[in-house]
Amino acid sequence: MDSSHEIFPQPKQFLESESVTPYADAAVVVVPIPYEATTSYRKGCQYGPGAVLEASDQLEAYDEELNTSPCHDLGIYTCAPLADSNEHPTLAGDAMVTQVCDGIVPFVEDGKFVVAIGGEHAITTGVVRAMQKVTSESFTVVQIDAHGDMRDKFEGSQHNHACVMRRVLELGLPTLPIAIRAICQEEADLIREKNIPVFWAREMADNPDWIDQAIASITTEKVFLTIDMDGFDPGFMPGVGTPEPGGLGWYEGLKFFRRLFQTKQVIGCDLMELAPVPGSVVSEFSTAKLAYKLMGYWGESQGKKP
Ligand SMILES: N=C(N)NCCCCNCCCN
Ligand SMILES: [Mn+2]
Ligand SMILES: [Mn+2]
Repeated sequence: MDSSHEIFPQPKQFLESESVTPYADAAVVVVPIPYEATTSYRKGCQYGPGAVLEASDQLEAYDEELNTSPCHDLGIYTCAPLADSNEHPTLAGDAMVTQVCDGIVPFVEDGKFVVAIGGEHAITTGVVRAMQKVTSESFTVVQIDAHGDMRDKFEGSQHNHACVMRRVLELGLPTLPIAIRAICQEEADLIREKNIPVFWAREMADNPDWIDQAIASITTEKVFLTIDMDGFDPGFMPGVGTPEPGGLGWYEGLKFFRRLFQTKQVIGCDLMELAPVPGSVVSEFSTAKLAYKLMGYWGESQGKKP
């Protein structure tokens, strides 16, 4: 895609307080997807992407772990929001999936590293389909989440946020669920039937080798990383739709992500289900920081400035 798709005035850019990069020069594309239609408990993830972009301006450009400033060394472009529930509150799930897929395919075709920011987890079906359209080889969808999200249908929809990983399985892709700690009987039966290699939060807490074991279990070279922010401990990440106690610690999660980028080809990622808590910026700042860390890990994996 040429840069003619850029619109003026330009949409809010990720970390624009530090650097603004034209699409053609950016290695990373941030895709805000403020879609919310099926969240079943706390609402508000449609405000997640905007909150992350606002918080991003407060990030330090320099990453002391990586000795790099991804916004300068990689270049980040933020496109206009896709499937925006704030503009189109009645957009149906299947139409959203198509809009997200069609909107992201050009970025992947242009070789950009896509960082999609939701919005509810149902969005990931569209992001994964975009990756599948462009990537010839199979890839594993690594899922960080408190929930299995493997129901066939929930509250009347197959594009419910509690069904997204069932849709991904139906696309014929292997999955690796990590930090799971809340499922239903239907999901437990499916996990046994399909022998899905779930890393349960409860077992991870007692297993210092879970990171090595999780990465060793991935059979494909390529990986798509989907992060439901409720996969983290709600103690520091309370702004999610369905907070479950337990979950990943911050540095534990970063250790896993850096190792994943170092050992596999991560073809894209998304950060989902942030629902900001009124009066607090902790959750959106953590989400913005995580997005920036993932950009840095991707850059390191590409042999960009160490
Ligand atoms: N964020 C999620 N993926 N949530 C999964 C569905 C929530 C089911 N709560 C229990 C409902 C009991 N009727
Ligand atoms: Mn979840
Ligand atoms: Mn989820």
